[in-house]
Amino acid sequence: MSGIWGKSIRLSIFGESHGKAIGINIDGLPPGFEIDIDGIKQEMARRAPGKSILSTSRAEEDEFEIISGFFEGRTTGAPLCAIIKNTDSISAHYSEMQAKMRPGHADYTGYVKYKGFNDYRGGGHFSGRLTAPLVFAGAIARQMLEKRGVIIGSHIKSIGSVQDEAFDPVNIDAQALKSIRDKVLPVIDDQIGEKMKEAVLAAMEQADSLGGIIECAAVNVPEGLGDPFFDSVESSLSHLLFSIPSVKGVEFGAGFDIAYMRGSEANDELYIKDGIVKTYTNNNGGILGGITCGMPLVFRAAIKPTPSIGREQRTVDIKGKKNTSIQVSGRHDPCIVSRAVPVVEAAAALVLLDFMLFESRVK
Ligand SMILES: Cc1cc2nc3c(=O)[nH]c(=O)nc-3n(C[C@H](O)[C@H](O)[C@H](O)COP(=O)(O)O)c2cc1C
Ligand SMILES: C=C(O[C@@H]1CC(C(=O)O)=C[C@@H](OP(=O)(O)O)[C@H]1O)C(=O)O
Repeated sequence: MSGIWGKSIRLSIFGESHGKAIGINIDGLPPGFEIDIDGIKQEMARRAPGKSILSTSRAEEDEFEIISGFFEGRTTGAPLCAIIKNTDSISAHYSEMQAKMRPGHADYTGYVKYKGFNDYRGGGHFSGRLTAPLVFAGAIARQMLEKRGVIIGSHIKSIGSVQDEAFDPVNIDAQALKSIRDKVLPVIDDQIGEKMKEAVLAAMEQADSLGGIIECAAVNVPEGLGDPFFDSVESSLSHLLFSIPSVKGVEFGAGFDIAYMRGSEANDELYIKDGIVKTYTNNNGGILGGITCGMPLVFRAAIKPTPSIGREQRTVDIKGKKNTSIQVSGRHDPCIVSRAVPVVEAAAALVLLDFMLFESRVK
């Protein structure tokens, strides 16, 4: 399995959802950075399961233990490794899944790729639980970025057919981005948030699930990060975002809508104010030619509806080699979107930090 990512910082994720623990090794962090442990705990709590009606009822505190690379409150520069123990797994829920492949989950591909030796309990290494270590690493990256003035925040743009307002991609206020983080349901319009909750609960009653879209922005991003080919900011962000289980689409700026515009509408016209080059619009999401232009970075990630649902669906019995059906029981998120918000932000923080450290090392 290739749980390794990054060019300046190197992340290696390990563990399974029903194993002893999950964790992450982060190599390449600069030495001497004072880590705010409470800040990491706050980020972990935003993602942790079992805290709301819209979440799986699996109750994990997601307490982490840093076992290397951290001394007297600061990074040492050596690999920083943290583990998070699994404390509330119920593996009996998965005895049927040894043979019956859940539609929409990774049971079948996991079985094929790892020749049936994969730990299928709770989705094993494929589980959304493995995003807890990513949020841990992202929280450190976020703290390093905030010291340099870069602020990342996001909101739930939609759940099912219920739509929140969109960010104004030109004028995004750093303070507003920070304060939306403190909301239990991070939306711009709280009334819309209530409608989203109702939609999820209604789907739940029908033994079904909902997906949605997360809109994320980063402000005060330095211009000049990224490369035209292969290491463009879009491709690097997409790499990490598509590594998050359940992300099935990523778009930047106007995204797919840009295809319906004319050049005269799509082009972000330039101007200078107080010596700084800006654009009147931001259809390119703060990236041109793979390189940041100094405008807010704006992108969206599409999250699919939770695959494990109580509704009867057709599938196969891989051991008996026959067609069958499945009704998934156990504890599942009726909608993954709200818990994926801090994960998407973590991915953005890690990518931006990776680029910024790279640029400062090559200069
Ligand atoms: C935070 C988070 C929580 C998730 N919770 C569940 C869940 O409770 N039940 C489930 O079937 N899938 C859940 N998923 C999604 C599956 O892990 C994911 O769909 C599966 O690994 C297949 O990968 P793919 O959707 O990227 O193809 C969750 C994902 C994330 C990021
Ligand atoms: C435990 C977490 O989410 C889990 C993600 C998940 C999946 O299939 O992705 C399935 C469920 O696992 P279980 O059946 O063991 O409860 C979720 O609870 C977590 O995010 O920390």
